[in-house]
Amino acid sequence: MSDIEIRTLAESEWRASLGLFRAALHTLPVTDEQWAVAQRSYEPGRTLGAFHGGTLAGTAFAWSSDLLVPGGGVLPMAAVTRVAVRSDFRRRGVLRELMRQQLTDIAERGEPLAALRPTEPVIYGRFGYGLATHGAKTVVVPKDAVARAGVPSGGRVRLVEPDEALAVFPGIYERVGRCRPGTIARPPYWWTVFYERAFAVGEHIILAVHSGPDGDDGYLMYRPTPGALPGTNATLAVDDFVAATPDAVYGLWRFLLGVDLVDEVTVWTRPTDEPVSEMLVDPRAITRRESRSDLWLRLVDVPTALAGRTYGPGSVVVQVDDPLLPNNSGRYRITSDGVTRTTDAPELAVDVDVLAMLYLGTWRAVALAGVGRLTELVPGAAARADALFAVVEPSWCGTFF
Ligand SMILES: CC(=O)SCCNC(=O)CCNC(=O)[C@H](O)C(C)(C)COP(=O)(O)OP(=O)(O)OC[C@H]1O[C@@H](n2cnc3c(N)ncnc32)[C@H](O)[C@@H]1OP(=O)(O)O
Repeated sequence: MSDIEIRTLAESEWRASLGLFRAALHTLPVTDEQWAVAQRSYEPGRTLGAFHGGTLAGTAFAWSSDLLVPGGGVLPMAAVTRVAVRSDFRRRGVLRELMRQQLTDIAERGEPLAALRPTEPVIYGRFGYGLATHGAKTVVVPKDAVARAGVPSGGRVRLVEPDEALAVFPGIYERVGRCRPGTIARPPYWWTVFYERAFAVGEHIILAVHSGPDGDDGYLMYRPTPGALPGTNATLAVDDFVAATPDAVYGLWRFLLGVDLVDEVTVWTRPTDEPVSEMLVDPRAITRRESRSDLWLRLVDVPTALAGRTYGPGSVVVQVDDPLLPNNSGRYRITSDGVTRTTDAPELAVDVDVLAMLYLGTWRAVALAGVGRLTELVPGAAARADALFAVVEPSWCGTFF
């Protein structure tokens, strides 16, 4: 669509942008009372609007965040969200123009990475995003969940009120939440959306803090099914589960499974390698399902992103193709000592979205070659790439946005 103008929205236009996004999700506009809180969730200068003849046809937003990468480095990252196009302007290229402008803006800000969580995974690969972490949705039936001897009993768990949660949760997240590659910074705007907003509209939320020998070291935020009794799908839905040590993790699991009058505990995401079924005498009390909507990553500045993480042993020359940001296209020699651009013959050819899938060690190049997602130009090159990109613990994000 050539007659589309993309520009950064002024503060006075943010509410219209949120209205458009909410309408796209089949939700009513915010009330004045809701807007009083929601407007504090907007980082200035980061909301784009797409206009057609003066009408706001689409919008896209981002927060400034960062990503913990393998080796312990932290790289600036744009957390992209609130992307929507009005129903009467769809499939005319409005999203394409918004994505193009947003990626340009992110590159100009010097953020080497962007990430999002898609409503529909089919959309964002064409813009260079690839599924870079897995999370496991975990469902437990408490009445069948008897803990094995030897599982840590944890420290003390106390219920807290919203004010205390807002005071202590961000600090706990900073101390223990960045426990593995794939975890991201939660800017103050994030806390406004996911906590303050929910408190302001009176959502039924329970908040609990775990304390160990060194003080507060984990917390939960969950929603019980209002008024439900056992046998009527009484669920505790856990939206935020932050803890790192086995004592805190299993102390909080034990707490959740000990709440009375509950049929099911669902935790929307936990690391895929958490041996939670081994916590129980009967592992069938637990079901887990991997999500396709976990963190989708975009390497906006490929050389900086590749240089930002560490690598295992070996060497491989990778040809990267990035039609949207062509400066990224080219050959990179990746070794245990670092990454350099090269003119050497390529051994592996990948599109930039597939590079994002490899970046945090979540996918194996050998397996992706098997389904045609990348091309092995020299036999054995995919296995060498796997040795380089391998991580100790599976990467995991744990933050919804
Ligand atoms: C990060 C987040 O915020 S996730 C939230 C995303 N927002 C939503 O899901 C809200 C509801 N949906 C929408 O608002 C719109 O349909 C959007 C934003 C998903 C797409 O906007 P559009 O302007 O219609 O997309 P646009 O016309 O630019 O399409 C670009 C390409 O994506 C494809 N595409 C867009 N949406 C979809 C879809 N839902 N399913 C499959 N393909 C899609 C188009 O076919 C097109 O393909 P092409 O590259 O082959 O030409």
